[in-house]
Amino acid sequence: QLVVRSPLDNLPGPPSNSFAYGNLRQLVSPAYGWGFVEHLTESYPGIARLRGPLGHRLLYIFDPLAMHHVVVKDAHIFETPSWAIKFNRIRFGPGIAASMGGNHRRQRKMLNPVFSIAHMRDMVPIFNEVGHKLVKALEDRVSGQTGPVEMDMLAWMGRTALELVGQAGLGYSFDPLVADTPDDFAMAIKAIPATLSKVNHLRRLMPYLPEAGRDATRRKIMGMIPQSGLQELSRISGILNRRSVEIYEDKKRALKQGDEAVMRQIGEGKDIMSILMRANMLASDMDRLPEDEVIAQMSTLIFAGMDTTSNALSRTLCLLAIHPDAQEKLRKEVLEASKNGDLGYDGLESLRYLDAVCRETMRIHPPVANIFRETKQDAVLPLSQPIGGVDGTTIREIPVPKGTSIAVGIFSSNRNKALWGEDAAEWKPERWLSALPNSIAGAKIPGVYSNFHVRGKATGAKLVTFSGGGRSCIGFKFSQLEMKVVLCLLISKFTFELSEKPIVWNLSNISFPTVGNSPKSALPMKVGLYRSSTSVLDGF
Ligand code: HEM
Repeated sequence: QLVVRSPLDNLPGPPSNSFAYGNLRQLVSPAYGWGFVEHLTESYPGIARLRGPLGHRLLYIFDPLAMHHVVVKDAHIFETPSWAIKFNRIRFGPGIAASMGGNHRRQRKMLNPVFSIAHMRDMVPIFNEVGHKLVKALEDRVSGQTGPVEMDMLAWMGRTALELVGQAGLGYSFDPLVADTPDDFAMAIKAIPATLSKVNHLRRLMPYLPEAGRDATRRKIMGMIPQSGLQELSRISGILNRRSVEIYEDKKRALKQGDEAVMRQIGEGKDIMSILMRANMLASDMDRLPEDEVIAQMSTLIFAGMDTTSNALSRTLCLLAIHPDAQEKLRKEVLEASKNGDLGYDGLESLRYLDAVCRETMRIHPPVANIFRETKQDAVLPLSQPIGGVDGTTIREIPVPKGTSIAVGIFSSNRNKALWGEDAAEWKPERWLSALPNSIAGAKIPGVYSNFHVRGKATGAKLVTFSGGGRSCIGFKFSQLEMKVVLCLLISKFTFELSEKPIVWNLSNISFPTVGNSPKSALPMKVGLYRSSTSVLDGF
């Protein structure tokens, strides 16, 4: 790529200041990554040529039509990079996030119905039950105090998200949310994000690990590499894998014993894994997933579902603290709707301001800022608007050679002023309550997350936050529901304010908050008991 010229060289792009890393370090850097992606959003017309490590070409795209081709239309050409697939395989085993092509489609075919709306409806009571445990835990720490109490809300959201995905995803309780710290196993899972951020830059070396051997052997080899992050990750993945096998065997026994045994399990057989295992037993030989693939879905769900949701919830609480008027408006809506008790699926879906708050947060602060792809063969990317090339010619489509790395700029797409208007970078939930600009409704953004659906198909203004097409986030509805349940329960009981400590949001695979430059993720917030004006008067 250094010696042969390419049509990509005619695309505008920022200079690279490192041969070893190219622009990649800027793109994924926790400290200055935001500045770089903001610069790309503001200065480039939906596409920019970057440099990857060792002079490789890397295309950064947020043009809606180009994204649509990468993520939906030509997804078989723009595949998940092999380093990501191999890394996922070592971490989770041969599950959906570690499969490609026909194998991925086969797994997706079995898993899609498990995440159907009908099943998601059944999850809501489980979400409410876990949410109440969280409320009780916070209440125990706040009540009796003279004022708001400082708490690490990221830690509480992390424990809650783990318990939510544990109970509703696996039918397993990781953490009763009582003690100040969770048990060793939950702690091992919680350590994953920090461990991952230590090895982010090494993921691209995964293809060089030996192909042969079982996943467990490859995990052991990874653990022998003298790098603390990889060793820690190997240890945690091993623990997680062993516990997944135990949970699987337990479920299999219950399913064999019949309905009564299943009903005695956590989640009463309504969790994702129980539904999957039942469907798999009934599937034709051609469709049935082998046991190791079913088991691997468990660690995949935990990894994919925990950190994303906990950081998204933390970000929402943070924004509600910064915007007390929005917090009060949301509380009013929720208290009014939940007068008669917990909200079910339809009740949650009817809360328009809650939906606007979630949607706007997911727009302006997508937890996953970029996703990566790699071309398996030569391709052509059309653009929604022509752009000027470096040589002054007009470019309408871009020939992309085989082996090119692509970064899909979720952050940039969601803040694109050409689509969202001049206030694109401002958090305004109200924008979802009135007509959105025509530019956004008409854009071909690839996304399962839309404000308008016809017969289950996303048709309104779409966000690429959960990606789109055959590799979109399978848990997006699950995640939206659990977030809404937790927010409703928290906001009707507590008030949230920022503490005096400076919070920095770091760009990573999944963005996370820290206090200043501390290496430890945390979100200290002041949590108080909400007393409505009537209940205060009642006390007199
Ligand atoms: C706010 C929360 C979440 C966000 C922003 C999010 C975002 C995403 C994105 C952008 C992808 C595509 C990744 C890529 O193509 O490289 C993805 C994939 C995935 N997500 Fe999520 N996710 C969230 C929550 C969840 C939850 C709660 C679950 C499970 C319960 C989940 C399960 C998955 C799985 C299994 C995949 C891989 C799908 C496949 O490869 O076919 N996610 N997610």
